[in-house]
Amino acid sequence: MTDAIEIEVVRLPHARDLPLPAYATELAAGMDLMAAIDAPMTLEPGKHAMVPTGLSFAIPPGFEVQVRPRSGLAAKHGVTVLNSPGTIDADYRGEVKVILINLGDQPLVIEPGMRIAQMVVAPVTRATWRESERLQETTRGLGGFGSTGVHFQTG
Ligand SMILES: O=c1ccn([C@H]2C[C@H](O)[C@@H](COP(=O)(O)OP(=O)(O)OP(=O)(O)O)O2)c(=O)[nH]1
Ligand SMILES: [Mg+2]
Repeated sequence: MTDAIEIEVVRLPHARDLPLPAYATELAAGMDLMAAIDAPMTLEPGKHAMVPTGLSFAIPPGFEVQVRPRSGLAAKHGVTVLNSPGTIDADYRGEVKVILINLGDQPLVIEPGMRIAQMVVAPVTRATWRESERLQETTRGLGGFGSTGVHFQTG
């Protein structure tokens, strides 16, 4: 595990009575993000919603925060992060919001402070382009989208 980095965070007024996200276990990869809402909101089957976290970050250059689903919400309720993994850019200063979608068949009531997603801090490598007319050929070549089949390869 790489050394922790410090992220400056502002707790917006509607998140003032919520704790900051924290790692739930010694080696947890993510910290859960909480719903900074003042009343329960119901996510109906098939619907999606932006849920505010009440947090704004100044992520150090060279890093991002990924917004990922919690497996418990997915397994028990069919609820996931629609744009998973959501990308919080290092230069974003707005409120971090979570876009949840209910792919289950029952409504999910999101309570104030409910842990609705998780954030994982990750290093970012950016790219510059070197444009050419033709790329070096490879064995895979144009193969994609299932080109290697679905069953495991024997010996
Ligand atoms: O789950 C998410 C995804 C994004 N954002 C915020 C932070 C991020 O830095 C900004 C832009 O995200 P993204 O690049 O995914 O959105 P876009 O549709 O490309 O918008 P933009 O043109 O503003 O980049 O929106 C969130 O709060 N939650
Ligand atoms: Mg973008």
